[in-house]
Amino acid sequence: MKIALLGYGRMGKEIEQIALKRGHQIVIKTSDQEGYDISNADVAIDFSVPSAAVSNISNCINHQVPVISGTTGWLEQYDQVVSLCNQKKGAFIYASNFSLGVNIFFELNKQLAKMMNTIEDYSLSIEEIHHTQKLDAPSGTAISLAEGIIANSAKKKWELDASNSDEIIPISAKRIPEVPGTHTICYESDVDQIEIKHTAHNRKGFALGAVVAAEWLVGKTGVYTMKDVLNLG
Ligand SMILES: NC(=O)C1=CN([C@@H]2O[C@H](COP(=O)(O)OP(=O)(O)OC[C@H]3O[C@@H](n4cnc5c(N)ncnc54)[C@H](OP(=O)(O)O)[C@@H]3O)[C@@H](O)[C@H]2O)C=CC1
Ligand SMILES: O=C(O)C1=N[C@H](C(=O)O)C[C@H](O)C1
Repeated sequence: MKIALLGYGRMGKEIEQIALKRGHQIVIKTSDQEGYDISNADVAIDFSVPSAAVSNISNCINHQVPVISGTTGWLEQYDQVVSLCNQKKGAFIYASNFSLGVNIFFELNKQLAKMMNTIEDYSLSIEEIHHTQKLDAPSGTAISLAEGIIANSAKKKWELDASNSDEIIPISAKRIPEVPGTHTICYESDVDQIEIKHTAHNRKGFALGAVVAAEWLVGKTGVYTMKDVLNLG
């Protein structure tokens, strides 16, 4: 496949290595919106910055190029992108986290939320830790985890640095040099603690997931998620 990398930072470079190993060609690598013709690509992979994601994705959809986006921090415009994709009969996948491990963790989190829903003794919190260059907080993955709990419990919303309440899931975001991404869900009672945690050791899992998603999306139309790609039921 001829791949366009929209965003050639930490993730763009990691994706390039994996894509080349899997026999793909990188035809565009860009860190701005100027001077490239997206129609030269079979598929585009956007790992850029929150302020550029919507314009990068829309450009691909408008040129009938299937597009994968892993950029976080722009989701208030997700519905707008989905409408454009449906209107243009394009192909699009967004995932806050492309790694297989985190996508399994998402499902585990939903199951645990269902089990804990009727039990009143525990207070719930989410913690995410990332490197100090990260632009957005909380992480997209932490938001997906909170949404998974909201869909399966009486919780109504998440809030950064909130105190615990019946309706609110507090998320804390820590920034520590070099941490690729650690997410913890914690249910705490007076007598014990139940914790599930995913720790990324490096960025290879995110990058492999994005390339696998790109391979999967080519030839399809519609809006999909990693659950579709990984067939997680
Ligand atoms: N979904 C997932 O699995 C994962 C998602 N992410 C997310 O991916 C995004 C990128 O992460 P990361 O690679 O670490 O960040 P980096 O800052 O290393 O890379 C971002 C790149 O985007 C470039 N850029 C800026 N504006 C544009 C534009 N208009 N078009 C194309 N590229 C542009 C930047 O260029 P310059 O430096 O010149 O400004 C930079 O090279 C973040 O939102 C992060 O949260 C990260 C890991 C996994
Ligand atoms: O910025 C990062 O690095 C990461 N961002 C994603 C997020 O916001 O969840 C995924 C991963 O945790 C790394």
